[in-house]
Amino acid sequence: MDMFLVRGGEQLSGCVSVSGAKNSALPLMAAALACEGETVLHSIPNLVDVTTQSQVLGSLGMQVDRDESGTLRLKTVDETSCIADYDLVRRMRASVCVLGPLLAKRRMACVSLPGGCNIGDRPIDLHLKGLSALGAQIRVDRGYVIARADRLRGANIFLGGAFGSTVTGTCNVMIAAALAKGTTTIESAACEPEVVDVGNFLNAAGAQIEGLGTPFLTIEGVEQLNGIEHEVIPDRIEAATLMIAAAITGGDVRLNRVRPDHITAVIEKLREIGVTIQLEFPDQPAKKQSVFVRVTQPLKSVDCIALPYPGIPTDVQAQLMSLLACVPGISIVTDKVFPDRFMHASELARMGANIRRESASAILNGDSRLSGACVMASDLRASAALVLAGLAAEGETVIRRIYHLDRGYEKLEEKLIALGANVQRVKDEPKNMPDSLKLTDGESRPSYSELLDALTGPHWNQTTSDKLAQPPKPSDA
Ligand SMILES: CC(=O)N[C@H]1[C@@H](OP(=O)(O)OP(=O)(O)OC[C@H]2O[C@@H](n3ccc(=O)[nH]c3=O)[C@H](O)[C@@H]2O)O[C@H](CO)[C@@H](O)[C@@H]1O
Ligand SMILES: C=C(OP(=O)(O)O)C(=O)O
Repeated sequence: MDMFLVRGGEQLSGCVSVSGAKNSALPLMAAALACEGETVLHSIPNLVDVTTQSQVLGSLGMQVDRDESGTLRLKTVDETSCIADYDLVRRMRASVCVLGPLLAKRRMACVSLPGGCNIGDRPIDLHLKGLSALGAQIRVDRGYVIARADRLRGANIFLGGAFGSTVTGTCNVMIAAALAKGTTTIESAACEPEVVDVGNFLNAAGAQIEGLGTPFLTIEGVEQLNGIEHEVIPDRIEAATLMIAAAITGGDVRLNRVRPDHITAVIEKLREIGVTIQLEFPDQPAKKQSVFVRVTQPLKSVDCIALPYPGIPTDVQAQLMSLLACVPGISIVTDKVFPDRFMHASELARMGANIRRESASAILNGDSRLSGACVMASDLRASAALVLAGLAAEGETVIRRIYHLDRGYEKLEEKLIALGANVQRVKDEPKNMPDSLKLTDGESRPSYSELLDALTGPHWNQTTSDKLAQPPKPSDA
């Protein structure tokens, strides 16, 4: 397993380009299953999740070829398999997006319940509700969704859940409805740019979808969708992560290939914190747009709430927490999409962040400087948050289990290094790890529960904080 060594303290400066959006690319690849002929997708990021989705599609009879420039060519060569196996589907969330196209095109599907980041409850009841409304018969058996249908029929579907709509669920139902007989309406559809990207792709392939980007979609079913060429939108989560990297290091960074209109809420929040952000060519296509991020004044604490689009994305919540952990004063960060998505809190605490959990919120006191520590990445955005914290911390941070990051960020360390960061990937830890950094389960390091207890429990006292401040003795390393 790879890990990162991050030496904090460098102010980032320079220019990098944002990759294509993971959360568009993956459902777009699934949508190709619903098309006749060849689908060509440009700007597909080189990610572990893209490889996994290619394997899922390969197991369903698609030929998937990728070239060096990030173009993916997808074509169905065998329609006999309808089984998406647990071993692949468990690795990520978007693999469940094959369910809708399989039902619409092949009339049957056997798809494992999906995996993805461990960020709280992630049911797929809304996906199944939508597909059932279109006429599919569905049951869940031994961890698989087993579904059959005659030709799907249009229906009026309400896709709202307790925490808003569903992004991949809207994609699944929208792809299926595009090939259903008659009209489908989806109320409480997700409005995220990635859903719009998938809808635009389907329309270009021959679908008739109206209302994209709003919570109310009307879909006139068509007989056939035909493969087309499509350019994936820039990754708004990567853009936001790099903007926060610039802010947390007091840097001066230019990002190319961004869609600022997809991250308005993040830009506004960073401006409220005191970060200077300038947009260049906001009326041009994404390829020509740039965002400049620089810090020219002391930053201020703020409160922020992660919400469905157009709110602050839950996928940026962890990274914002790293920034606010370094900004003097009290900030409250709330996640209304995944109320338990705070695995990073305990690892940030390991680096000296003062964080307290209160149901769906974290309360941060950013008055103390972060210090490098050995931390563990628990999910994709938590990994990014720890890298950002490491950039700002004093000394060296070791981030283990960086495979989470590789699922969803294309060459993040190369981009950060290009901006002047001191980040090093160590392959196959602990084999190649410098002796000085080798970890043991030594008693002298405070445990996770001790740290959390120390931060949140009623018995905050000097003895515990002294213990936390002490580096492990050489004999314990
Ligand atoms: C591959 C991909 O695009 N992943 C993104 C997608 O995940 P994903 O599509 O899984 O997230 P959803 O939009 O479905 O989930 C949003 C909320 O709805 C709930 N819910 C969802 C489906 C369902 O059937 N029932 C239900 O109750 C979830 O528990 C969650 O509280 O959107 C999330 C929210 O923006 C992002 O964090 C993920 O990065
Ligand atoms: C949660 C994420 O991904 P997934 O839905 O694939 O787990 C993410 O991209 O932040």
